[in-house]
Amino acid sequence: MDIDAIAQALEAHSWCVVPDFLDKRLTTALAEECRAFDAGASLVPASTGRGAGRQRSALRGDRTRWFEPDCPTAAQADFFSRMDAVRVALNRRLLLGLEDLEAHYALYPPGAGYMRHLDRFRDDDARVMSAVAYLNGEWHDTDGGHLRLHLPDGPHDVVPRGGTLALFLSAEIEHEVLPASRERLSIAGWFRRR
Ligand SMILES: O=C(O)CCC(=O)C(=O)O
Ligand SMILES: [Fe+2]
Repeated sequence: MDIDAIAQALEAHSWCVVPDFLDKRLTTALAEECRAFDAGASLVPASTGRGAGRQRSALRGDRTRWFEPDCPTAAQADFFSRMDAVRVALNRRLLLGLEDLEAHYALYPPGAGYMRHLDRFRDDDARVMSAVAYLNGEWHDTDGGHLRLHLPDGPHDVVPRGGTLALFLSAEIEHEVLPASRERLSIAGWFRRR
């Protein structure tokens, strides 16, 4: 699926799933980096909300680490440049005015999930498009860990197979992460406008 086809699908449906968006080499490099951060205890239990409303969350069980856009690792720089091509295509076709991408690694231990939610903060509409890339290698339906999108015509489950990218409008599509029977790695990102 090329980048214009992605923009076209998003224009039509507000969501899109792209298998093999990241090649195997980059997926593996990012997964290794995520695991190394976790081994060095630099992934931290995720919280929800912002500012004074920020709290360690019962809604989600992942550990995360934000990317630092000013000093990305080589794998992160590669990822950002792939994502920037998507950003430019979305702006061209959908006139979304997306300016940047914030992103974090996320590691869900077995049994962890993220309850149904929207990705937009109540007090801030900067997040426009959610983008989740999976770093898991092969994945079987029976492993669980699906991203469940709650669409107008019913739920749609996305298998978090390595290299897959899921995109959806942050303010529109409620979603949840179902618990998996094995460790589940991803990069969760948000294209933002000012
Ligand atoms: O990992 C996923 O499939 C989705 C994660 C998510 O919904 C989030 O971090 O807001
Ligand atoms: Fe989310």
